[in-house]
Amino acid sequence: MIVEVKNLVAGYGQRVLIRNLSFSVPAAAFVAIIGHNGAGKTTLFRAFQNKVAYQGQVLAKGHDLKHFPEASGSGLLAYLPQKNIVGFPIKVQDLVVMGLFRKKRFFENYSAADYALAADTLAQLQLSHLLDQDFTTLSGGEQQLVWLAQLMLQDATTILLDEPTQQLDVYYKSKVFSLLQDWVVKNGKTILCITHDLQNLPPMQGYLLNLSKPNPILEAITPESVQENQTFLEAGRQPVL
Ligand SMILES: Nc1ncnc2c1ncn2[C@@H]1O[C@H](COP(=O)(O)OP(=O)(O)OP(=O)(O)O)[C@@H](O)[C@H]1O
Repeated sequence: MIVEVKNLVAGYGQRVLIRNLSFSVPAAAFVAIIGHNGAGKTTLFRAFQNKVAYQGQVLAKGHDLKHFPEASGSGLLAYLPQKNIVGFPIKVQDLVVMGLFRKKRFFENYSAADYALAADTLAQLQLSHLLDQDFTTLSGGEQQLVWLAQLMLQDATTILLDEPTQQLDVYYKSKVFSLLQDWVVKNGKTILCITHDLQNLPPMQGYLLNLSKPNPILEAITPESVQENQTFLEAGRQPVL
């Protein structure tokens, strides 16, 4: 199993957001995590990273993540948060090349070959013109794409993306989704992707998990299942307890 969530119960204080969630992803796959604002999508990712107290088990390739602090350093798990702020000037290529941190010893410099790899990744996202630019001067959407490039270089087995297309224009939204599909099919990655962009899901192969449903399960992505979930979400949300 690449990912297994068993009887997960998580929340904050008295407020339970995830009630007895179980699902498993047996082979490399794309999984869209959907649901209303506040449904617990990011909380699910926090459980993967041991950043929220929970009951049950979260496993990646058989490792119980509660007892595997090196999940990120070992390349098992990579995470792209919704907001990632950089408070100092840094060139885009210098930020992207840091995705190779696992392959470096402490204080080891990045080589010309590392920078070539970073440039190649940026080219795949049609961002070569930003290589030398100061990251902090980029637009929100450009910054989001640069983080994605860095994440591609991390080369982890399972990748958690929290709304990676939130600030992107319509062209880049569909480009990024098709890139994610490529990561799964060509590179064997498993991608859990929180998204509100349901309109981009029908061409995807994979699953969706709607955390607003009373008993969320993995549903195969088809035009019909996306439509059914869209209608479900449009019908309203449960009152917050
Ligand atoms: N540290 C915390 N302490 C208390 N409540 C929290 C904490 N973090 C999040 N919450 C609450 O838990 C609920 C779920 O948050 P979460 O971020 O998981 O939602 P989400 O499904 O990712 O929502 P969105 O689509 O808006 O990003 C929210 O109502 C939020 O206010």
